[in-house]
Amino acid sequence: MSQSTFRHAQPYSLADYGWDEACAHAFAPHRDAGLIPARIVRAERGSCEAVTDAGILRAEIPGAADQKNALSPPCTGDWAALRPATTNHGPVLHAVLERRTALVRSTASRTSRGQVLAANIDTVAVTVSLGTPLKHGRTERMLSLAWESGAQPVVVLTKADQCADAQLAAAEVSEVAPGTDVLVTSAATGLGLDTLTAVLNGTIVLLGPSGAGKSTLGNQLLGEDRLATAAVRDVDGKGRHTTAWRELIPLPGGGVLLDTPGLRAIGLHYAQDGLEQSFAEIDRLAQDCRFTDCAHVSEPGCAVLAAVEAGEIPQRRLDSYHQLLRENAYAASRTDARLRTDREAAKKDITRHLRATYQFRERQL
Ligand SMILES: Nc1nc2c(ncn2[C@@H]2O[C@H](COP(=O)(O)OP(=O)(O)OP(=O)(O)O)[C@@H](O)[C@H]2O)c(=O)[nH]1
Ligand SMILES: [Zn+2]
Repeated sequence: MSQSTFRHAQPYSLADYGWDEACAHAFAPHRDAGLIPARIVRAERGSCEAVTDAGILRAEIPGAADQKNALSPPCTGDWAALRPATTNHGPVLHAVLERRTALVRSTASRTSRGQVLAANIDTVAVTVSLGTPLKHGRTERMLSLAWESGAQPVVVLTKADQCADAQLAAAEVSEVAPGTDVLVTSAATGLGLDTLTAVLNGTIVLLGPSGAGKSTLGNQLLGEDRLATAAVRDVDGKGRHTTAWRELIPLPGGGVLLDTPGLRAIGLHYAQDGLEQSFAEIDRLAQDCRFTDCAHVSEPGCAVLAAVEAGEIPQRRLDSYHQLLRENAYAASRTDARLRTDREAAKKDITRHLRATYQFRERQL
């Protein structure tokens, strides 16, 4: 596709990257201070790449040496204030604006807060391939994560051309995706792509397992082959991990595609609210359980178990709910354990410090 078919002028302005009234409002004090607005494209330790009205800049992330004033690390999608370059210093990240939404993954790293994978996403497209057997548990997991982020999820069924009855599959997936549109698409035939373009809003993330067709969809939205796609490896239908793309890309039809490798394999992190939305029908029924803290396992007067009994909710759906709750509790306990270890380490440091002080004083006496 030729450049002339693009809606955007080259180079892009910040508006092409999603800058809006709310951003301008949040940024106002920084503008008065002479800082420049930017959106983080990718962040590494010590520096980041950010897009500004003057193009893409590399900015230093200060503060590693100065813990007290250290910024919380920026991530792809963050809106930021940069201190402009001077004659002897490059641009410096001064502040990260408050995040409207954030996709978070639980992590075993030192930060107890889980790793922010992407910020300020408006729409999470959960991609599900119709070319392989449906795995509802995985869809529910991704939907919980999407709801938890604060963004609006939409389920995009891909490879409809490889499925005998795509509408039936869509109906089945709709059952596990309350509050979410379920679109049927095929990159091969072009089915559903117009609807998809219309539904995707603002900053978009494509979530889904390897081989689900994310890169292919991304390329369709972009109108060109900028995302690496891979031929499916073999009969098991699993693609290889081939998406090497790591950027924030304005789409010709409006909106911005955010794609980072970290979004590939994700767990849940404190997705309690997300779970409740993702299993809205269970949450609703739970209000009729006899006990307010009913776990819907074997309690008497459990409205959820009654609904399963009556065939209104599939047993698999309840099992999936319990499974995700357990994972969530585990992630939370791991975070708590981390906090405890940190607190104990801090206490030890103080004790050591006090002991040294007393020893010093004793020597002085
Ligand atoms: N038949 C058919 N194949 C498709 C369709 N969309 C994608 N594929 C194929 O599915 C394979 C995987 O697609 P990708 O777009 O690379 O999948 P991905 O989700 O980006 O995978 P990773 O990059 O590994 O995360 C490729 O061989 C695509 O050509 C479709 O609508 N129909
Ligand atoms: Zn119950």
